[in-house]
Amino acid sequence: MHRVRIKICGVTRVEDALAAARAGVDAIGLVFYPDSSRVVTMDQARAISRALPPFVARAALFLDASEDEVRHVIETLRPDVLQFHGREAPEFCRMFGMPYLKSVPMGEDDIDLGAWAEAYGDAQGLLLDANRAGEAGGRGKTFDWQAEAERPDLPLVVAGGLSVDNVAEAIRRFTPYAVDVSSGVESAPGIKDAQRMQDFAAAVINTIG
Ligand SMILES: O=C(O)c1ccccc1N[C@@H]1O[C@H](COP(=O)(O)O)[C@@H](O)[C@H]1O
Repeated sequence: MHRVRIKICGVTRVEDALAAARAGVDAIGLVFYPDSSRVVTMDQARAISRALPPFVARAALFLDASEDEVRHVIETLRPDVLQFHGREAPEFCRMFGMPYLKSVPMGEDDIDLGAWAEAYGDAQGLLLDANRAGEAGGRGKTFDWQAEAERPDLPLVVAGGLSVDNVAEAIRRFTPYAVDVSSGVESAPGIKDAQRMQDFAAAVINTIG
């Protein structure tokens, strides 16, 4: 059994990135979706990036951004991984030649994870989120964890409405590669709470999947 990796998404402040690193997380996410309350400017993203200690990965999150927007972030920030949350086609996701995660809209009926894994076979993993296709996430909403889901042949990242109260159950249900949380460790949108991040990380570390 591997250690379940932890990603904290929607970091907007240097102090929150440092608190996340102290909590022992593996990655943070920077949101480049303009309509998000957690969107970061390039200056914010650069400051957060520079402040992070080694070995904390940075994911750049997009929702149906243009090719130019994605390229601009890649060239300016050099993120470690791209995270696509919209209706991006496989060809779009792979055109940047970078590791990427593809979010799966688990809020839709009858999602076939096997088909998603086949379509996005070169993704580093599939991120299960509670949204419907094209809808923004980050709203603390869970999807139906009881629905029958085929186990795909790709690492799974579970997201959507996770918190210290339910992350252990999510790990037991999905045995994911990683968990991703945003609003469940916030005191306000885009403002992370150091204690909540610590508690969340402790809950993950103390859970056997
Ligand atoms: O956080 C956002 O504003 C956001 C915008 C557009 C797409 C995804 C977004 N957030 C991601 O949604 C999931 C779940 O978040 P939560 O824990 O339920 O708040 C997570 O991957 C966020 O990074």
